[in-house]
Amino acid sequence: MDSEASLLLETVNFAAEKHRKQRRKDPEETPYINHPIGVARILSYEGGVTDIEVLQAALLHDTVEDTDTTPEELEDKFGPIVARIVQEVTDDKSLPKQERKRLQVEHAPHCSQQAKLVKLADKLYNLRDLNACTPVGWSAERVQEYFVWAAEVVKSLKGTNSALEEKLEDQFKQRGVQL
Ligand SMILES: Nc1nc2c(ncn2[C@@H]2O[C@H](COP(=O)(O)OP(=O)(O)O)[C@@H](OP(=O)(O)OP(=O)(O)O)[C@H]2O)c(=O)[nH]1
Ligand SMILES: [Mn+2]
Repeated sequence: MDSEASLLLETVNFAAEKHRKQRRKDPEETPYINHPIGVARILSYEGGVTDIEVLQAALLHDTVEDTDTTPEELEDKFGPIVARIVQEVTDDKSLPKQERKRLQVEHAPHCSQQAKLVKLADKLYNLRDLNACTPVGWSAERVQEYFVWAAEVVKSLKGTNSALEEKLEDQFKQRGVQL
């Protein structure tokens, strides 16, 4: 088997073990791992991305933020580039939520191209999810606020990948949010 396929299997297996106890916030409690797999699949299948390190970072993108995974662990196992991309898309959970959200908008333009790709695909997945069903406990206002905030982040990522940006625009249109 080709070594990139084998590396992707190693990476998806690592992410699945790390996220094994987590569920999405939808009423069906979908396994959390569906999200990172879906983000990597958006990059490959819809964004035409072939950079293996970007696809690995997509699979791992929520491990440091949402599990006991450390940046050192990622660096040891997957190397400095993958670890750095994941770090770039990791929110500091010790900060208040409003501050975390503000920092995403502020930091987006300064991220590497690789991190920008992961951020675009992450937002596309989450917006499609929101257009498909509302997370448990979210009001319609909270959903709309997420769209408005995500549009600010995506505006800061303009010029990264036109296919993904067009698909994001479709999602915003459904909510009457202008990019
Ligand atoms: N739309 C949707 N999102 C869900 C669901 N289950 C879990 N999430 C996650 O919730 C996060 C968005 O919810 P928020 O309330 O804004 O953020 P928070 O969890 O970090 O506090 C996303 O995190 P993230 O991937 O880290 O991205 P980001 O939004 O923080 O950039 C998303 O992956 C679901 O069923 N639908
Ligand atoms: Mn995510």
